Amino acid sequence: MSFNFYKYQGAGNDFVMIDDRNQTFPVSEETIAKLCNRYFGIGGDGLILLQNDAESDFKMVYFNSDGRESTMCGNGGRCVVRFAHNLGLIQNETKFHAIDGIHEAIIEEDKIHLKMTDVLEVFANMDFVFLNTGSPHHVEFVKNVEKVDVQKIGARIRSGEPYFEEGTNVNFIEITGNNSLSIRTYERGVEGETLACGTGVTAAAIAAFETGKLHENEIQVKAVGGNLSVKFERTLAGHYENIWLTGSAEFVFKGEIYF
Ligand SMILES: N[C@H](CCC[C@H](N)C(=O)O)C(=O)O
Repeated sequence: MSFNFYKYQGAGNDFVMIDDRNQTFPVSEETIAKLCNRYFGIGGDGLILLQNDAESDFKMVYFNSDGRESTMCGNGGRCVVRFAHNLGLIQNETKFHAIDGIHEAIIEEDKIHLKMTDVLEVFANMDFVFLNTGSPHHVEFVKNVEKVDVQKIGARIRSGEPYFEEGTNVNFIEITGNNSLSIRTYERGVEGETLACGTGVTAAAIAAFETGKLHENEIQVKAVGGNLSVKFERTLAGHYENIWLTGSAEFVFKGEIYF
């Protein structure tokens, strides 16, 4: 069996993309894990199926590189919008269906703006912030983000109390200015550091605002693989709405895979 695939990346978070509008892709944990494997397959932090959808322009189905279907992927969402645009399915605006609901997006030449789901609850204590931006995120503030042992500390937090098997993504952030921060992320389901994590970048910006470390509602975020920006509105009830994640999302190569 063979399938055409496309490789996309957003700020270095990379994805195997499949045009599955005919819904013939053989979904299995083993197959997807192999396709995402950087030695035995194509390589990627995740795999995304673009499928037809009755209520929107298309549907995005996201799998982590461990082969298991996951929650929302912000960089993957921006990449699937670029993919749909390159396939000629959409013009410069779109609404598509993902696991956490309908997302709007705006396509520009060099960047994609993706509207993220509302955040209705932000838990914060002295040590960390926890919130769900379409995927669960544990956020810690550090002095020097380059020096953090993301693999070791991230893995421990990801599986430790209170997250356990279901787990969480783990973000380490350093405030770098009045409206800027740097981030490194340990991603659940990749089980390692990725060069960027879109829902993590979104969580970091909101966590910095919620804890009073930043006071602007448009924040520049420097991830290892590239720069992203997040803007949002905080309501009087403490909800975060009208959240937009912006950054590049690029086609890298296409091919045919036999398996
Ligand atoms: N690994 C994440 C999903 C992908 C998140 C990340 N790639 C993003 O851009 O949001 C999880 O299992 O919660």
